[in-house]
Amino acid sequence: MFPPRDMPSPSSLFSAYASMAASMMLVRSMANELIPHPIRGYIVSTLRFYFKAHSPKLTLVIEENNGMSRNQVYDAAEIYLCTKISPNTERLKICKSPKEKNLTIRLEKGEKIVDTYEGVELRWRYVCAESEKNNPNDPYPPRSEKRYFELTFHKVHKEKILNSYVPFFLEKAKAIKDEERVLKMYTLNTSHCYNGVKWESINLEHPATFETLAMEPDLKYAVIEDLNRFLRRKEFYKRVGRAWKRGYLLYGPPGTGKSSLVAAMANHLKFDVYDLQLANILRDSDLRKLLLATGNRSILVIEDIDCSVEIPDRRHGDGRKQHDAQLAQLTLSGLLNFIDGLWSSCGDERIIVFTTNHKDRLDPALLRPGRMDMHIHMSYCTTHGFKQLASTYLGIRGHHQLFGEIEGLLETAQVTPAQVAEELMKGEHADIALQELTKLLKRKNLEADEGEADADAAEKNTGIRDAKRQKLENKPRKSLRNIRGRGNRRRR
Ligand SMILES: Nc1ncnc2c1ncn2[C@@H]1O[C@H](COP(=O)(O)OP(=O)(O)OP(=O)(O)O)[C@@H](O)[C@H]1O
Ligand SMILES: [Mg+2]
Repeated sequence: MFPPRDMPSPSSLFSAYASMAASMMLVRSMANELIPHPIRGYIVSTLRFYFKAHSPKLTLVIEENNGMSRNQVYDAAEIYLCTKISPNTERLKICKSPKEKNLTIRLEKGEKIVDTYEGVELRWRYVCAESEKNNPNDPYPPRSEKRYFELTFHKVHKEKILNSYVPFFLEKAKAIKDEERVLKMYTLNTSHCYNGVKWESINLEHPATFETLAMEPDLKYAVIEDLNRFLRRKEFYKRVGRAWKRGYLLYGPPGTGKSSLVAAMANHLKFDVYDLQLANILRDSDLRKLLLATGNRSILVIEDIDCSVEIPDRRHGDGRKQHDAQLAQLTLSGLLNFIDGLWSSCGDERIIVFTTNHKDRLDPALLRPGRMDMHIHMSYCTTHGFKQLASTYLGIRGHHQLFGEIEGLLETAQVTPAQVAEELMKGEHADIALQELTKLLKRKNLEADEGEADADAAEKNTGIRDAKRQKLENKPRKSLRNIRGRGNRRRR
C-alpha cells in the first residue's frame, strides 16, 4: 500500500523537520552572537507579554517593609482586615502585652478575606514566604520571612481602588489605632547623671474627660472646638507656613482643675503627655535634647511656670540678667526659642500647655499675643461647675432640695472644684454629701467675712491694700507632679 498522493511521506516530513530545527538553531546561535544579553531578555519578556493569556484581574502586592522603613499601607491593611474577619476565616493570631488593654487580633498566614467597596469585590490574601535574601552558602541562615498582602480585583477598578479604597482603609486603620492607643505619660528621670535627664513613661490612666470637668460650659466648648479645629487644620498650617502646634496657658488657683484639663485634653485628642519639670533641667542643651526626644501627637506640659525654675526675668536690667543667667543656664528665652524654633522645623500635632497659679507673675514674653494661642481661666467653683460635680459624683442629673441653698452660698464662697468634689465624696448618701458641702460653704463665707474684717484692719493699720486678696489666694507651694491619675487631694 502506498500513502495517498497528497500526503507527504514520513521521510520527507523528517527531513523538513530536521532542516527547520537546523535553521532554528542557526538563528538562535546567530541571535546569541549578535544581540547583547540584556536586549535579548527584553525581547523575550516582551514576546511573552504579548503571547500570554491576559487575566482580567490586577493584584497589588503590599509588602511589610519599604526598604529600611515600614510600609504604612501594610500596617493599615493589617489593622483594617481584622474588622473584616468572616465566619469562613479559619486561623487567627492573638497577642497582648502587659501594658495593652485589649487583645490584638491578626490574620494567620495563608488566610483570605473578601471585602466589598462601593460594589467592587476585593480579595485579600496574607502571605508569608521565606525571604529570598538568605545566603545559600550559609549553613545556618537566619530565618527571615517576607510578609505581604495581596489585594486582587478587576482591572477596570484600578483607579477607584488606588485613589479611593486605599485612602479609605488607611483612614479607617488610623481611627482604629487611635481608639486602641494606650496613652503615655512621660516624666523626667534624673538618675541618668552622666547622660543628663531622660524621659520615662507610664500608661496615662487619668480618668478626667471634658464630660466630667467642672467648667463654664461656654469656655469648655470653646476649648473643645479649638482642639478639634487644630486637628482638622493640618493643611491650613502647612499653607500658611506655620508649625502645626498650639499653645494653651491655664491659670487659676490650686485645685481648679488645670491638671485635670490637661488630662481631659490628652484623653480627647488621644495624645501622650510629657510633663516637663523645669526644675530638674539645668542646661539649655538638656532641654533641647528632651524636646527633640518628644513624639508627635503629644502635649508638653510645663506646670507652675511662675515658680518651677529660677528663670531670669527679662524685665530686670542687664546686670541682673547676666547674674541670673550665671546662676541658671536655663533661660526663659532659651525655652521660648526652643518651642518656637524647634517645633517649627520638626514635629507635627504638638500642643504645649503652661499652667500657673499666678498669671500676674509671669514674664510678659510668655503672655504676648501669638505666644500662647489661648489663655484659659480655671475659676473657683460656679453653680454650673457644682451641678457638673453633683452629676459626676452623686449621679444627680436634675434638681435636689439643697441645690437652691448651695447655689446661693456659692455666689459668695470661694471654693475650688477640688474642695467641692472632696465634700461630695464624704457621704454615701447624696443628702449627707450635700449637707457636708453646705457646711463647708457656710464656713468659707464666714472666713471670708472675718478675712474682710482683718483686711480692713490691716488696711487701716499698715496701708496694705491687697491684704484681703492675698489672704484668699496665697497658699504654700507644693509638688508639681499632679497630673497622674489619683484621687482628690485634701485642700487647705
Ligand atoms: N474643674 C474641675 N472639674 C472636676 N474635678 C476637678 C476640677 N478641679 C479639680 N478637680 C478635682 O480635684 C483634683 C485636683 O485638681 P487638679 O490637680 O486638676 O487642680 P490644679 O488646678 O491642677 O491644681 P494645682 O494648681 O494645685 O496644680 C482633681 O483630681 C479632680 O478630681
Ligand atoms: Mg496642677
